[in-house]
Amino acid sequence: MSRIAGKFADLKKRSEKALVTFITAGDPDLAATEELIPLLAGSGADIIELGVPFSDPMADGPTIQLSSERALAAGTTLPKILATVKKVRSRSEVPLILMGYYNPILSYGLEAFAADAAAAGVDGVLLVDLPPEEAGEFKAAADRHGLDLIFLLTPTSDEARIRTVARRARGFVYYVSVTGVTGVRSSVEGSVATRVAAVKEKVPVPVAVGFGISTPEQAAAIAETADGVVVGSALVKLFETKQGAELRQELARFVSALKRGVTGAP
Ligand SMILES: O=P(O)(O)OC[C@@H](O)[C@@H](O)c1c[nH]c2ccccc12
Repeated sequence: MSRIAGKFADLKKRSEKALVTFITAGDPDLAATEELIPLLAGSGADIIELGVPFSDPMADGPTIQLSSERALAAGTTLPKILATVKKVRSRSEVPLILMGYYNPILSYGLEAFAADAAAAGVDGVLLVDLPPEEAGEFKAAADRHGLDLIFLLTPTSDEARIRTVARRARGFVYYVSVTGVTGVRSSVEGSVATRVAAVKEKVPVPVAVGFGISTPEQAAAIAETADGVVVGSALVKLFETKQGAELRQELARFVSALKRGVTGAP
């Protein structure tokens, strides 16, 4: 069982929901990322998404676009990210998902990337611009190396897409709560719960919901239906004004509050 499936199974036993946090690998640099992964996990993050910075992050709002620019300016590359994951694995078992776009993986080589990512200790990969219908080749490589390929569903996903994802899903399915790009939103649409419940009926793996979630209250509302809640931009925003110990303190406090929201703790 992958670390991701194991984590969801553990949480289910405790009737808990997963908090999934996103940060960009290499923002402000990879030394920080190496420190932040255990910190986020220790503060309540059950699964961590590591963004692979890309020059054309079309699915990302301004917060994560700026974060990618900072990471690229710091010289972050995919091989260096994998080396960082390998180092973190000597002290953290937190499930890790590389989030990114298909081009950098294609130029790395699908088989080589799957082998190197798995060897480094990556558990899952989510490629934003690789729809399941076109993911066959990479999914075969990911399956060979025990990587969970995470698929996205959105409010506009039709029945055929949901069926395809249901057949191929491993780890969990990422349900994007609103159409549009990542970024904090004042209120997460009420109809999300209905749509998530409908998706949960049709897919054999847990469903985590992301996009726009920025407060423990919003996280708690989503956690009533979803198996997991994803928070990215609201955390990444902190990197714009804080560094070092102050950033670590703020992240720890915020992630703990989000986890309390997700578990319904007071
Ligand atoms: O940033 P938000 O609105 O909290 O949403 C999470 C999102 O950032 C993270 O899961 C993510 C980062 N880049 C993505 C691209 C596509 C889908 C999801 C993502």
